[in-house]
Amino acid sequence: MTAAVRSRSRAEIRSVTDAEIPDWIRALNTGFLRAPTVSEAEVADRRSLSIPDRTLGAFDAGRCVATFRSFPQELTAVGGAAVPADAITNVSVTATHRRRGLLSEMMAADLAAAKDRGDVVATLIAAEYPIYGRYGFGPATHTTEWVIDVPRAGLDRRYAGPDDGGRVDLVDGEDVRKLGPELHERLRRLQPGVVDRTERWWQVSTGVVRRAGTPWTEPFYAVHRGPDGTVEGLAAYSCDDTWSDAKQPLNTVTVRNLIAVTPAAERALWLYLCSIDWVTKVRSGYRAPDDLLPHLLPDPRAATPLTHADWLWVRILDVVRALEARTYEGSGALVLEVVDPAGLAGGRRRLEATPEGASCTPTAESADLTLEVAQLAALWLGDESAVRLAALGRVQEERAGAARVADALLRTSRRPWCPDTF
Ligand SMILES: CC(=O)SCCNC(=O)CCNC(=O)[C@H](O)C(C)(C)COP(=O)(O)OP(=O)(O)OC[C@H]1O[C@@H](n2cnc3c(N)ncnc32)[C@H](O)[C@@H]1OP(=O)(O)O
Repeated sequence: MTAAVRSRSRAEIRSVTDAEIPDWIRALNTGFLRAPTVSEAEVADRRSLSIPDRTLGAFDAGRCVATFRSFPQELTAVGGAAVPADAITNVSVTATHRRRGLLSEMMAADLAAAKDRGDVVATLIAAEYPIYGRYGFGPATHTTEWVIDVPRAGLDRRYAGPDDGGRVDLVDGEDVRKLGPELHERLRRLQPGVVDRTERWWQVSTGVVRRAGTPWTEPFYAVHRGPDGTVEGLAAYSCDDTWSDAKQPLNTVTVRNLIAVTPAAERALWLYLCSIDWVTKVRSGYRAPDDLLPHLLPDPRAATPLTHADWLWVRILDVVRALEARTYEGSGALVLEVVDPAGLAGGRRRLEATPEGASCTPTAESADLTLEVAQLAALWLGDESAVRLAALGRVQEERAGAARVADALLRTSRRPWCPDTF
């Protein structure tokens, strides 16, 4: 963003200059209710991280009072193709300037630029549910975190590792930086909802790059290899050091990240984590709601959900490319009237889908379904049901039964999952 915009709050919205980065960080820390101080390390970190053109601030009376940042991302669609995404983060408006339209103006500027660049979607992880629907974002993936009560899970306490020729080994951070990216690339081709990880992501997650203000404890890393030696899964986890007064070990494993490209690797890593001596609880980290984990336990009730919430929000910017990028399990046709008050992605198109490929073209035929662009985002990765949205009054059936047709085309047998936050 080059031209400055004077918002109705009289603050000036524009890209942040290098000299303004400390003020911008202070505003971000203020908006996120963290201490409003700025260290040199934080400034250096931001400098290496932020794209100047895509780092917006609002300035009033010589002070930064709002922050907004976006960066390029790739999001895996149903079927494994990656679409270019505008990832939005670091959104804050200082409480002295709230509800004067600053977020709305920064969002409008960023989404218009993303559309011009040719991004297919915009993405974000929402701090609060009610913020982003008005801008055309819909909750496209959900997440669940469980805590496993290990002694109640009914697992065989004699478990000694996989018996199918695979193995689990502990490795260190350097190995993870070598093995992890290739494994994750394979996951990206399998799992709708996954976003790409940069080299920096692996550096931060293994502690060679430390985020300013974020304490670091070295985790354990477990790698699963299949019978032929191929790396198929990776788990990073930490343990606390808790014992009861009666000298009983009560340790909790907290999973920071667990990815796997085969069910055997997924099973082996969870069974490994649930069989470590002294460990009585395993916190799963944020999984897909239909994760295998609870049902790997003889007693699934030993897995108690701690969190169940929306996770990745998607804003479709290009309906044609979004619908053509994904695959479809069945065949059929559907005319969708997409309503987009922001004028970015609205219009009537006919989707013709088969397992071999899909086309989506503008049409003058009458619509089967009318829906806002945010509802299409909730359906696009296969997570939501059009029948359910119709029952909620969020999708209008213009032809009886059209919501069922939409579900048969768009829903997927497994739910999408975004393992990362950004
Ligand atoms: C991707 C991320 O970074 S998520 C992090 C988001 N940031 C935070 O949650 C930090 C704390 N909150 C804030 O900084 C601010 O409240 C923000 C950024 C959420 C909103 O900024 P504002 O400038 O106040 O929003 P703005 O004035 O443009 O509001 C536009 C509309 O959204 C509504 N809105 C804004 N925030 C919220 C909210 N948290 N809950 C409900 N409605 C909201 C406003 O009421 C307004 O509605 P209206 O058009 O019907 O009057």
